Amino acid sequence: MLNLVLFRNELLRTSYFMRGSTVRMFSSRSFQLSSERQETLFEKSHKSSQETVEASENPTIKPINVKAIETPSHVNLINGKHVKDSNLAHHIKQAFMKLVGQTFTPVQEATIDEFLTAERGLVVRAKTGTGKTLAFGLPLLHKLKHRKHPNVPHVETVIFAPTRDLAIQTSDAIHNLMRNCSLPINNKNIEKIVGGQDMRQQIKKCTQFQKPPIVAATPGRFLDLITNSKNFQSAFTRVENVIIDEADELLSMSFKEDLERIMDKLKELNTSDVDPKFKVLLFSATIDKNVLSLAENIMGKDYKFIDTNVGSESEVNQSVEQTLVVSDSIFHSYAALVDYVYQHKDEPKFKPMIFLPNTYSVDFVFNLLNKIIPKPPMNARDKRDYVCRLHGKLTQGRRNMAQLTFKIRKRAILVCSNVASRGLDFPDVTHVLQIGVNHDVSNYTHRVGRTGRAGKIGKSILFTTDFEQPFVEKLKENGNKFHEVIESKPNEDIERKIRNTVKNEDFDQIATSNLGIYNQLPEKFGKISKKDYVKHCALLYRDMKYGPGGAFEDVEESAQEKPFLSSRAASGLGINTDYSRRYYDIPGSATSRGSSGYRNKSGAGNRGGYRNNDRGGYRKNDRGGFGGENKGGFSRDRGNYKSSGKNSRTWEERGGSSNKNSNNFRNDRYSKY
Ligand SMILES: Nc1ncnc2c1ncn2[C@@H]1O[C@H](COP(=O)(O)OP(=O)(O)OP(=O)(O)O)[C@@H](O)[C@H]1O
Repeated sequence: MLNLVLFRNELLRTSYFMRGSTVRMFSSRSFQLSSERQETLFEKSHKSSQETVEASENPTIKPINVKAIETPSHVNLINGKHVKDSNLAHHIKQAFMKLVGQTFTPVQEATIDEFLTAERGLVVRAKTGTGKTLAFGLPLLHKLKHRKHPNVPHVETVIFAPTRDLAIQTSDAIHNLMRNCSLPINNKNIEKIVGGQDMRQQIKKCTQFQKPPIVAATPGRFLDLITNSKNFQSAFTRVENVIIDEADELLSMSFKEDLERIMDKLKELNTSDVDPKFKVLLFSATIDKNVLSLAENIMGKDYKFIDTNVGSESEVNQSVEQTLVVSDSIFHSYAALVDYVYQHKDEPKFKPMIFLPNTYSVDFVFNLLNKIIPKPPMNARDKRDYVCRLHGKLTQGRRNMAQLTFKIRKRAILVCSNVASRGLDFPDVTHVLQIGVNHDVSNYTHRVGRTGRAGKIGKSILFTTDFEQPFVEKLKENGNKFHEVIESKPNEDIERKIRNTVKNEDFDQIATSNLGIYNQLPEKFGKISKKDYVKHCALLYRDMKYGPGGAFEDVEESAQEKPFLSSRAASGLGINTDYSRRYYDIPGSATSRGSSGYRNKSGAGNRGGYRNNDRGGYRKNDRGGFGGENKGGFSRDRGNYKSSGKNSRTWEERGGSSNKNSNNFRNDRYSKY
């Protein structure tokens, strides 16, 4: 039995109230707001979020020139405007009704006409799983449908996404409709300009006589090609639309520079006398001030802001019920998660996504579940793939296979890193389970949004530890309401199973991997005390190895009882202190297993200090926290540059700005994959 004891239910009422208010909110008709009203709604919809725009904070992005549009919204997607009543071309409506649905979602209803008539561009905010992809996909097809000539002499639209997987998914979703729309063009392909594929082929396909009308790209690969290939450039001189999906992510530190360079290049290639000729459309479920200021940089002050979140306290989709589980240790958090899966595995529709912060922990939990969770009755092949995993260190082939498997299965478990947190659309995901803290609140929102999509309901459970509560407070400040808060009580049976399963794991690695996660948390979560996480990561080592209850309080205690941490790693993490030595075996102390520092692993059990395969922190192939091994995140997707001459080396070899990615403990959004 899952020993979870309800200790606080204070938010239950609020949750029901919110549902009521959601229904009311969804009844208004679409209209354009006066600027006074715009300001009120703008401020209202942002005031609860420190991540989102606070107009008063930044005078350059006051909403005064931003036309907010309050959209009609619907709890149930099928209540929207009927597709037949739209102005889209007949064949497109037919294809949409055949393949997707009979009615539009609010964001589609609000965006389609605006897209077709907008002079400059749009910023669109709508909750996860509400159909943003086709909100821009449908008008793109409509424009192609009205082409007079069957040849597309230049690529008309470029769509950017932060991951290959999302670029591929977007391209497939639009292409699927495209094939059924009887478009009067010769080339009906959407070219994918993403990493892991042959660049020469990509250039060839974009520069052939029949050019692809739409290109779906990740910024890294696209930037490489548009910077280095004149041929490639020649296909992009008459771009009409640039779509930036997951705009806040693409404008975050990890992508901003690339994206700005791309936009400059596209402007240069497409500039008339004054302005670029193309429209720019930015989409996301989470919009922050970067998005609006970049929108302003690109489009001036005349862009429109379509916000389907007006009146909503949180950016999290309200069809997802959120639960918080609080444990007293990281080990108990893991145990509570495994216990939860164990208890629910027999439900016929149980299909959870489990998010972990780095590839090491994805592999760890993947192995754990594979060994501990008995497979439900199903055929042998389905049993073999019952637990799937997805992270950026897997080859693209394995990533595709994991996604396909999880997509088509009615019952399966997907253990994944942040590579799956944005945009990916798996049908019928019942639960999103997460362990621990996240590097930002918007990432939490996107992870939660993998369930409760397309009008369905879903559950989100966040497994946390006492000392991680400052992160939870941040979530609450941003309007997240937890339907239940549950105190986890240890389940000894599950804990024993976990310990038996992991006995051959590298416990040092478990501790340092977790240290890396906390060490990379942004300042705003600074209330999570360093002392707490230093101690708790070491306790995780102890709990995994010996079970809860051992002591760590004494410096003199045997080094074997403590996780090993090289002094270099400890310094890199800023924890080479006496306090840390109480919990870690850091070379330099009398009792250290690695006290002589420079010996290698073969030396009499010594795990020595500075080594290539050092288990500590900063290394190229680091197994630690957010970073090197955590390439599942949103990366600059540039690998596999195969062309000859000056381009024959990989992007990193050519000295690209990978420096910022070389820190292996970085947040996984910044990593290459
Ligand atoms: N009008 C509609 N009626 C029914 N289902 C729809 C409709 N439009 C889109 N869908 C379905 O809703 C699901 C989610 O759509 P989509 O992936 O575009 O959401 P999103 O808003 O982009 O989500 P995210 O913010 O997570 O990227 C898809 O499976 C899509 O086929």
